[in-house]
Amino acid sequence: MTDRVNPEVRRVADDIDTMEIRGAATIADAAARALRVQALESDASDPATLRADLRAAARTLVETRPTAVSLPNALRYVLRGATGQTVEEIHENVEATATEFCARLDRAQSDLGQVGANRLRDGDIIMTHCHSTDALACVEAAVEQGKHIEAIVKETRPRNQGHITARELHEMGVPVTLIVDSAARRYLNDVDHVLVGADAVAADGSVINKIGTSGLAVNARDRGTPIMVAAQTLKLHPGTMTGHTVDIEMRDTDEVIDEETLAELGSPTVRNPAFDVTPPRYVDAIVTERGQFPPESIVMLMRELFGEHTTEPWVEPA
Ligand SMILES: O=C(COP(=O)(O)O)[C@H](O)[C@H](O)COP(=O)(O)O
Repeated sequence: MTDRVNPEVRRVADDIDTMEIRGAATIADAAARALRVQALESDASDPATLRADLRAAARTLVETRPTAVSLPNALRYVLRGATGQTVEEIHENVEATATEFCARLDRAQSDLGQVGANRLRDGDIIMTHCHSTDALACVEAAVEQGKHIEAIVKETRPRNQGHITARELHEMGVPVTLIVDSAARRYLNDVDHVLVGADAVAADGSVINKIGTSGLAVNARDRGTPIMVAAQTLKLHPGTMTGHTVDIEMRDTDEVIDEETLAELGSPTVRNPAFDVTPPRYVDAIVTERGQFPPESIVMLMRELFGEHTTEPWVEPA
């Protein structure tokens, strides 16, 4: 059987897998655009083949990284738009839906930024972990409101996404102090807010984000520092309403240590989980484009947005 998944879809899937494309919102945006390419460049001559091609493309994309729910949420949104009686109609509808999705994503992030900025006061110092475009949207909006914000940025081993955060904050004019992850507790006394993003938010208000977030949150609570999670509603995990748990991605050993050094150590087992789960009791507010919520009440918003059921349109109907 010939491979009907567009090479551009394979390239995007590969880039998500290797983290050339990373961060939950950016992954969602790239996946929606890739589905649009699959539809527009398809040579399918009938609607059934085109829909099967789109499902295959979506499956290729969804299998790359398991934790960021924005990825299946984006694919579901675009595939639901693949309506029409003819190939041409489906092309047009997928194109329009993917374009609408990307525009909504941008708008949600800037609306969320305004909500989050209201929690930040002039002169506040934030501590960040990893790199989150939703979290940085809050800082950017606060800076645009004329507030002076400073940041303590955790480097975020093993991939050092804190470097991206440091650069982007610097570009916004925010003074940055970069620290190693293990220095976080030492500096929490100087901090007014811990500000992080999310890859997924579960129905009970648990926040799934870059490994190290939960330890940071526990330490912050111990020090009385509020923890703010910036997560547009695309990060809400509908499956958790019916009891599904969120898969935590395990990544390769070579992100942590090279082979030679590992051998010198006697080849110990290396574990490299990419994310962890912060229980809702350590989170003060989840900031979304629909307002800010205590984590325990996020399920109300999820019911409103998703209803009780969600299906996976990339699975072929039985
Ligand atoms: O944990 C990460 C990224 O992990 P990775 O680098 O492994 O993808 C980010 O905090 C969230 O994805 C939110 O990002 P955004 O707010 O940009 O969606």
